[in-house]
Amino acid sequence: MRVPIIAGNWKMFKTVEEAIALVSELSKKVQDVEGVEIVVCPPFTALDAVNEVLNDSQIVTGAQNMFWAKEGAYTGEVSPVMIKNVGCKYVILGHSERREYFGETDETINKKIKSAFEHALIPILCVGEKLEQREAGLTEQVVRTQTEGALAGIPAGQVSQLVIAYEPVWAIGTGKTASDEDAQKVVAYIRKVIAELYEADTAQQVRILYGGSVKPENIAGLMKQPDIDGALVGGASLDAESFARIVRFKWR
Ligand SMILES: O=C(CO)COP(=O)(O)O
Repeated sequence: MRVPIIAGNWKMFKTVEEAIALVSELSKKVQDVEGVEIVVCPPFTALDAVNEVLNDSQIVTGAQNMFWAKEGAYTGEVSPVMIKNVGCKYVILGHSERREYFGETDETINKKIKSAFEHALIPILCVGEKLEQREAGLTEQVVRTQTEGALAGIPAGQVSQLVIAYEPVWAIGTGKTASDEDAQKVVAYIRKVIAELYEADTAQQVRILYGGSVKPENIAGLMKQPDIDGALVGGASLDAESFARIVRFKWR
């Protein structure tokens, strides 16, 4: 049985004070929720303060990126040891914005995934096609290449703990959500790819989320899909009320 996850990716939003205010409000709104793992991913600068506030809450944290080396002369980078040290459980890797604006490739993402597991962090690997790729009928090929590339050389024991977020690039921040059926189809395909690379058992353990304009209004339809194990939420995670409504929907 896969425990569902609702994760908020705050992207480059919130100062330390704003982050503290958001999680303080959120933790009150979701304190009685059971049966779903709640994750927030603030910017690096707020991780320590947020973890402090969430100390005895059920909400856990993730970072939005990391470098693969444990330490070294890498100006501007943040290491897995540092993320772990401030109390993170998860790390988002390979988000489409990192691929698009910061030159991340399947190869660098693969190095980061290996390093995350080595440092006992659970990666939330993001995959997804761009609009022109969808229109050209390349969606399955794109998510297969991204999944295979990211997981090269990763043993089954680690993959079974992995979280994947299927985020069609054209649905991110646009208000356009993939239809429930389209999202289910691609998520099931990603699971099939993992079953081919490993075994059906491993694939059944991987939690696969949907991301892209998830809102309180569309979470129910997505969560009804058999292969969708939760959501990676951008914009709607920046407001305690809307994120709490997404978290609370199914478990109310
Ligand atoms: O990129 C996303 C989450 O990682 C999705 O962002 P939005 O929910 O704002 O579309």
